[in-house]
Amino acid sequence: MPFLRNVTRGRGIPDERLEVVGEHYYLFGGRSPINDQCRALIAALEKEFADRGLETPIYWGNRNWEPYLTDTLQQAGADGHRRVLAITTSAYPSYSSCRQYRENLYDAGHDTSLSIDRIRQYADHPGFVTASVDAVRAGLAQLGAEGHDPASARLVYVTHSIPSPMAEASARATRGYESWHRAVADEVTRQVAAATGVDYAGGHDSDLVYCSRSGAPGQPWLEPDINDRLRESAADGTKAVVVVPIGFISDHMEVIYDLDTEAAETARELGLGFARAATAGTHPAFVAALVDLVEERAAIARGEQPEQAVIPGAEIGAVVCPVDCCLNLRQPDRPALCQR
Ligand SMILES: CC1=C(CCC(=O)O)c2cc3nc(cc4[nH]c(cc5[nH]c(cc1n2)c(C)c5CCC(=O)O)c(CCC(=O)O)c4C)C(CCC(=O)O)=C3C
Ligand SMILES: [Fe+2]
Repeated sequence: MPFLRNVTRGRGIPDERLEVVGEHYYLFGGRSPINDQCRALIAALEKEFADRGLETPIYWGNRNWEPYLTDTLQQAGADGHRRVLAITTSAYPSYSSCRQYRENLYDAGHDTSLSIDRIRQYADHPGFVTASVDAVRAGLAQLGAEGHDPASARLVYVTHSIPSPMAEASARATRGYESWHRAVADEVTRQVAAATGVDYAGGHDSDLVYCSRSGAPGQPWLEPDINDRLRESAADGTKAVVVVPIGFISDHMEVIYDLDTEAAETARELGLGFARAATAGTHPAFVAALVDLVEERAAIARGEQPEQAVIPGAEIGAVVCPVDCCLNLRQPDRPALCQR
């Protein structure tokens, strides 16, 4: 509960909702998997830094639990560092996935003399897509091993639902939360089709659905919910699905509870074959992509114009966000870093 209160501070989420969410954590030992995921990612990044001869140390700070970002930045300053480059564990534009991190960097950095930059929004980097393509192929293989026909499975891409006004605000200065997810989903589908020879899109848009809605029932949030879509798919004659959590970079609680527990149960009730594709986690292509993004940002800071890898037709995320990027609709004047 103290962690959940930190996450939702000032956002009017009632305690009853937090108690329900707390029960999800109790199913997994009463703690989030996220710190272990961060430790594993940092170890993989350290190895990739070492392999490339980069001697820059990596620090780790959380927004809502220990180790807190404020303490981490104090420590970095005390250790004699002057410049910090933030790698956020969130890949898309939207208030919750972009500006909120930049606000927290402002708050945590503001009594230090550190200068703080951030890598660009990166979901449409080819390395992130490669990780999802491999994960979908493994999911299809799993369905095959369980006696389903992988060629007739449906790919269901899933991300965190957000309030509709937040989604609209994300589309002012970028193509927006939904559009970024569609670009990633379409490219994953295209590459899976190229690798397997099966046209999983069949001329349709990728199936993009949402999980983890919270907020009052009357408020509009992005839909459809994954469970509703599974029911519709079963009714349409789908026999098996690969659920692809492109909205998350690792197996957070939303993935292990909302997908692996809840959506998997819905699929079981419907008699649908169900495979959950892995998140990017420490996939080598993803780890290499993050280090490429670090090197890219450093080159930009030196005044160079590095090549910026992106999937075909997608938007290159901002390293310095426009001032109206992913607006905070509740507190529009709250200061944030990495913007102009
Ligand atoms: C877009 C997005 C991401 C993905 C981008 C990113 O990764 O940043 C994300 C990640 C995460 N969200 C997390 C946890 C929670 N998010 C909540 C609530 C909310 N999330 C929202 C959005 C997002 N959230 C929103 C619009 C709310 C409503 C309240 C508010 O506007 O603040 C609540 C309150 C209870 C509830 O309402 O469910 C909890 C506990 C954890 C940790 C999980 C773990 O412990 O493994 C992670 C990684
Ligand atoms: Fe969240």
